[in-house]
Amino acid sequence: MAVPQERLATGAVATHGDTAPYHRLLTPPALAFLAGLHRRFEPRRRALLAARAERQAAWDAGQLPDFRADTRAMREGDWRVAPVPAALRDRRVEITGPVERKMIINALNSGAKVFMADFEDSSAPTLANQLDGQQNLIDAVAGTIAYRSPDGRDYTLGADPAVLVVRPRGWHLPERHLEVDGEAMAGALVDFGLFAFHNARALQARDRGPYFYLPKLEAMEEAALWDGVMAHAEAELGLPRGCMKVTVLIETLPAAFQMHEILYALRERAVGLNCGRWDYIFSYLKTLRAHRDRLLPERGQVQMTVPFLKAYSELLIQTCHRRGAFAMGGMAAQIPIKGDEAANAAALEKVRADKLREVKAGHDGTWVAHPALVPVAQAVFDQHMPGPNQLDVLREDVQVTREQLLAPACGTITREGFDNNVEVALRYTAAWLDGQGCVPIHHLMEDAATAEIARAQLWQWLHYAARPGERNDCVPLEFADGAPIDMALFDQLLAAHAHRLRHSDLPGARRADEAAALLADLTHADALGAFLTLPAYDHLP
Ligand SMILES: CC(=O)SCCNC(=O)CCNC(=O)[C@H](O)C(C)(C)COP(=O)(O)OP(=O)(O)OC[C@H]1O[C@@H](n2cnc3c(N)ncnc32)[C@H](O)[C@@H]1OP(=O)(O)O
Ligand SMILES: O=CC(=O)O
Ligand SMILES: [Mg+2]
Repeated sequence: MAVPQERLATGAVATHGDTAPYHRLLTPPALAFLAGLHRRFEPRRRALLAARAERQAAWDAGQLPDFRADTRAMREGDWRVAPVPAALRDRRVEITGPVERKMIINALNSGAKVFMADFEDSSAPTLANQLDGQQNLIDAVAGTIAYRSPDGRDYTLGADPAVLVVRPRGWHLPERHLEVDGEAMAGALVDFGLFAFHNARALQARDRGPYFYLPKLEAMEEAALWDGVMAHAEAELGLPRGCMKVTVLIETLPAAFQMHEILYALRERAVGLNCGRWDYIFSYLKTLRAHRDRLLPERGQVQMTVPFLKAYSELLIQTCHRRGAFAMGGMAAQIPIKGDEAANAAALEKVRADKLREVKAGHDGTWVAHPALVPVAQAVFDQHMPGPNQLDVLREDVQVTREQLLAPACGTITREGFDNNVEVALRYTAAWLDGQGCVPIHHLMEDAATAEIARAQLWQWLHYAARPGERNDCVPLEFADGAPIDMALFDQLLAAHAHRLRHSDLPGARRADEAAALLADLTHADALGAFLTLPAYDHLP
């Protein structure tokens, strides 16, 4: 029986939208738990978001990120994170994916060591997606999850499922369907809170966590906030302190300057850091948006081998291994290509090369986006990492400087690269508005992070190209044939792609015009918006 709205409102949390199907999830005790998280931690979350804006204002005024003077002792001191639990000591291949029922089962059965269930980059946070996802995970933790596809195929869990790790939303996103004292809750606290409330005890009893991936952190204080949230949750749920373990994505440029500090803030529960390369590229663009000498060339030219990305990944490995934490690699965007053997072999080869670079650099494991890529990544790690991890590879040879982390990557902008950014930004946004947080476009996985790169680059190229008299020889702001990069071209391509999408059967076709209007606003705006998903969230059901 559905819990009536009024009861929820007078109990702990007021709900909006059709929450009736979720009465087993949004029970009064679960809502009271969420309300406790909100009341205790929301003021700090807001203060930390305001601190982000202050730092960005300084960078916009000409300063550049740097290592912190006030935390030198943490960087130089001799300390290690708490021991890594047995279930996470071999993480050579981790599959990621949205919290959709069939995909959860496929991911858990994929042969990967870990499945990262994603409420974040690959999820469009509609009420239904987030709450169905929670219900699916309850069933997965119970081992009872099952699914029958429309064509009659049955899915159940196999004998040796992957270890579950859950990624809640980042600190910036609200969840307007759940309100405490008239304030929207943080998406992060809703995702974390519901999962922990319903599953933490069962997972802890099996020595399986609960385990989390933490996205988009920008400072050690944000890591400390997560530590406080988890310590509080452990106490409330009667769990041993420190049983909730976390792997932090280093996927913002500011966080790359605070890797030791972030591990230190979470040292009772941190088991590793991960190179979230796509958001990291986006964050490089956003953080340095006022610095004309640090534009980036088109997306295809910003590979992990360019100096600023190589420096960041090596610093991550060195930092982690000095502290006894895992240094996880990231996501290659290629996915299998059906019906074209040669193209498929070429895509798989790119994934293989990426994983080979990672394992040789000292990473302890990596991410794949699709079950067919598990054996590809596993073969590379099995061959080059005979033990369960390579924590003993200390990379003391690595000397990464501030300049290396900030070094611009030179290259070009081609018409194809510009057009691809317009197409990807539009098609992804439209799919997201239609409830799909991850889609294949031209045989690449596109999610919130990759789409952010596309739309941030468009803004940067167009706004800088419009300023006459300023040059950037590292990334020339014109096409190779000398044709201009300008808003007229952007508007024309956006209209053409919206027209094509509207008349297709591709994901998001029916939201093409809304997505185009949103992108036009973001791209014409005087300032580069912090997140595409913030204005887009107002359009979600
Ligand atoms: C930047 C970052 O944050 S990266 C992390 C976030 N991104 C992700 O996690 C990407 C996850 N990947 C995906 O969502 C999908 O692979 C896509 C959208 C890229 C492609 O999906 P599709 O076009 O459906 O792939 P495809 O048709 O080849 O799928 C074949 C089968 O594999 C399954 N599958 C594909 N990807 C996954 C996955 N990541 N996890 C579990 N199952 C998967 C499909 O459900 C399908 O199952 P079925 O045969 O039982 O019907
Ligand atoms: O979350 C991962 C990323 O690359 O972004
Ligand atoms: Mg990311």
